[in-house]
Amino acid sequence: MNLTLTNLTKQYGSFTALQNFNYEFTAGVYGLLGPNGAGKSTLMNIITDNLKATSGLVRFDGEDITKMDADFRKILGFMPQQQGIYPNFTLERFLYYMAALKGMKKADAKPQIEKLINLVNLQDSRNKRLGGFSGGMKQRALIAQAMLGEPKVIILDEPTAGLDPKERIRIRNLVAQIAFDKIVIIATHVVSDIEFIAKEVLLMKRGEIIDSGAPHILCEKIDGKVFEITADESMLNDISAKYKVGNISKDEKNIYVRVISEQPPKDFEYKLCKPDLEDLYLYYFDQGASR
Ligand SMILES: Nc1ncnc2c1ncn2[C@@H]1O[C@H](COP(=O)(O)OP(=O)(O)OP(=O)(O)O)[C@@H](O)[C@H]1O
Repeated sequence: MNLTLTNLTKQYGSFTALQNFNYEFTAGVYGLLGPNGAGKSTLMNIITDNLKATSGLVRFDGEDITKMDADFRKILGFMPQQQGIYPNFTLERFLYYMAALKGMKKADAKPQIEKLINLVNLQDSRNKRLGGFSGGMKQRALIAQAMLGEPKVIILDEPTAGLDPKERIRIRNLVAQIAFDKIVIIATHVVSDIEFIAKEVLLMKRGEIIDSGAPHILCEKIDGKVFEITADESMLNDISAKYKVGNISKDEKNIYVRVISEQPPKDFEYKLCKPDLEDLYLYYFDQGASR
């Protein structure tokens, strides 16, 4: 099973939002990581056939998805960004409604809906209106609808937007559970959403892939460039003027400042650190990622 993007380009007037994008996805979780405006939503909308590319092709197992039309929709699950959710629908009604939109028969939908309500752990809320759901419950309801019809390709656009850390972990674990034997693509600017579950990460900037690969391989590229400086408060301005600054932590005695630098920060007391994806994000995007 593969989903292949070939020379995908999208222009909004004279503005190029996606530039000659090429990639092959096979079963597993992929993280599409980039700052606001990188083109993630544009790409997601083209892959889901909700937006027409200016040029290029998206193929599923060799077939052009725009020609597959309804057949592609059957194998696709999509959780769009900030989707309006029907506030007066109960969860159960919402799922039956979404199943009908996917062309599923009620009898086929029923066992799946039962299974999905359990999977997203909303058994107690099945007859409650979505309007009264918390942010995390809404996101879980949206993941459940994306799973209807047992899709082979699942696209999640910012699945943890607006959630607290506990809810984010819950969503992340859920994604890891559903990913078996499917292509799951998650667009996010939250590194921790994908750090431990993504088979490959695509780093996007201004509509282009600037790097991609398994997280640990990507991180190896900045081996020797991540340091922790032991500092006191008076040094902070100096440190941030000289280096890209990541996490700052503190104990009773010192402040510890994680920095990215081509050269060791010899004018300070420092130790070398093992790079993680958060560091890589900072390295490429000059700004901290959301946690
Ligand atoms: N309909 C449109 N018309 C004109 N420009 C657009 C349109 N949609 C998106 N853009 C521009 O294209 C670029 C990419 O937008 P896109 O929403 O794909 O980025 P993103 O990485 O998903 O960002 P975010 O995380 O903010 O959603 C942005 O500069 C945006 O302003």
